Amino acid sequence: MQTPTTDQTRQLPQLLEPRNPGIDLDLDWVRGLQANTPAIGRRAQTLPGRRSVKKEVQAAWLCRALSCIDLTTLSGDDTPGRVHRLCAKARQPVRADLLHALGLHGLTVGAVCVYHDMIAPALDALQGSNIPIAAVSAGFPAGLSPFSLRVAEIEASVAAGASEIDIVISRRHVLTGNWPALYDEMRAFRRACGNAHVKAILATGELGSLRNVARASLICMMGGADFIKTSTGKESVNATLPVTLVMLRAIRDYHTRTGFRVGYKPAGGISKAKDALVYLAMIKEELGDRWLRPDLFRFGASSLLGDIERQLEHYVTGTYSAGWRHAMG
Ligand SMILES: O=C[C@H](O)COP(=O)(O)O
Repeated sequence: MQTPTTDQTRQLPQLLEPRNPGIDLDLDWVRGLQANTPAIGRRAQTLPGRRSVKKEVQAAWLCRALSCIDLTTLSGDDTPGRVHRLCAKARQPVRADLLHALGLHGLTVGAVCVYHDMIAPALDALQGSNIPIAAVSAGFPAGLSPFSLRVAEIEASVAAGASEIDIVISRRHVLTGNWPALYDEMRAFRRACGNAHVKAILATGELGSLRNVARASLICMMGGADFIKTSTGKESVNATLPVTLVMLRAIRDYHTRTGFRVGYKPAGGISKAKDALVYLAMIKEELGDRWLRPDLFRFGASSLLGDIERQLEHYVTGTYSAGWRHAMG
């Protein structure tokens, strides 16, 4: 993989990729999906040991990972000041001298991800940067508020300037096997998003089985999701490699059968550069290089960027800086 230049990451995808419009609900396809849990577990366990990248290739992969981060703050004590600081980091995620040494300029994260009330400060702080704002929505994180309010919340966030909406699905529809209800919900959320891209958060840690993860992934894609996302970051189990494998394979099947590419966003608990590299390797193996760009891949992470910056600093200078120097992000 080559080190990305600024605008490879941002312009190319929009030129190439049509949005997934969704398809009619196909219950036979959904019910036919199975997940071989022991085999998935074995594959997920062996991948980290089998794939490693070093030196300049590793630095290039880390820059790619960085360009795919949805830099996130989703705390009850978020303030405009915190969001402004986060956005400053999103605009310049790596120190200028390090970027220069890496031969890069204008590297930014994929998006900034916030609650609805923080869209305005984010818009203000990101002016002129081209960095999209993603808003979590639809009763995030539990998704248990009245349906009409969840739809209204999406519409309000789009009106406020979010160009990406991360919705949570109703886990109960999955747990009770009510696939038509999940499909209708996804369809309605997609409609409410209009031109904003919609990421469907499955909250996989609450879905009970990998087979349910596979089926929920497929339903959300049939309903028109632009991305499927593992977790809110608030469940007790968030992104994992087995779940990733299942979701990537669902994306691959959907692409094979419909021709539409749906993006993938693992989120929650991903805070180490070495873990990010494992995710990239898995995506490269399962889906191919096309998915390793910000229009089809994001990390949902509040604290991954700091470790990536630290590793890049080590690559450039040969020494590690203290973790506290990379506190934000
Ligand atoms: O969608 C993003 C997640 O909420 C971030 O989770 P994290 O704080 O564990 O990185």
